[in-house]
Amino acid sequence: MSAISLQGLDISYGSAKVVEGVSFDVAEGESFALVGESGSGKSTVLKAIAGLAPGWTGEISVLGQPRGHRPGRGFARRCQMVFQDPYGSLHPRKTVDTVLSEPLQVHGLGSRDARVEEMLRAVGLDRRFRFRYPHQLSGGQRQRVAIARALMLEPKVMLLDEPTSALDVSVQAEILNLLKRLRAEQGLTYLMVTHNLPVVGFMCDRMAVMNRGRVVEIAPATALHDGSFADPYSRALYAASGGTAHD
Ligand SMILES: Nc1ncnc2c1ncn2[C@@H]1O[C@H](COP(=O)(O)OP(=O)(O)OP(=O)(O)O)[C@@H](O)[C@H]1O
Repeated sequence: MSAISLQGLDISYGSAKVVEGVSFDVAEGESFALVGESGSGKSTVLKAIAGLAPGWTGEISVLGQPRGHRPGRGFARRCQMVFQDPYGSLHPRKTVDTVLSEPLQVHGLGSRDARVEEMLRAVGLDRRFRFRYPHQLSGGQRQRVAIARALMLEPKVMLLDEPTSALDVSVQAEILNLLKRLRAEQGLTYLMVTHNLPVVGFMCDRMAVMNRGRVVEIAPATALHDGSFADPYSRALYAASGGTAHD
């Protein structure tokens, strides 16, 4: 069974079709990247999977369950998304404790105190952060909170939309290391949007290269070592990132 399966996915905003004929499968436990330049439709694919892009046709399945246009309650317990900007995605007047407790409350789950403390520990924040507000945290700490919130319901699949690109360079590596460790510890599957090919080399097993709403190539991350991309657009993207093909 695939963690994520997309078949013939078309996505439109009004009359503008921005994603066309996208099909790929992400295996359980895999870390899979969507790469391509700005505007190629990467984030839109994640949003459609998460139920945040209404105008799509084709098939989307997560952990073997086909999804309609309105994800049911159970969906949040299987699949969660982390956004690029941790400041924008956290409510300014809610404490970390409230942000982390809410998913449990919505789903009627107990042991909130213990679970909040456990997740703070898992993302490397000590207990003094529990009753702070977003403005009292650094960018990296906020993204740790956003990751903890996504993991509160113990999902198996995480959709990561440029999870480090809004952060200072010095903090990016810390968050990538955290995501890598969490995936190993919790057996997570990642589908990650990035325009940063070194991040793919560090974090991912395979990648789909997108250009103007279409997937032009699916390649193993090892293609980043030797530039063994088949499609001319992928090769250009690789060359633009400073890579040199050895073929
Ligand atoms: N809410 C929206 N309404 C209308 N058009 C949109 C909306 N969101 C995105 N688009 C358009 O859809 C296309 C794909 O955008 P998308 O954000 O998916 O690209 P991307 O590859 O993720 O790029 P970026 O890295 O800049 O986020 C772009 O042309 C964009 O302008």
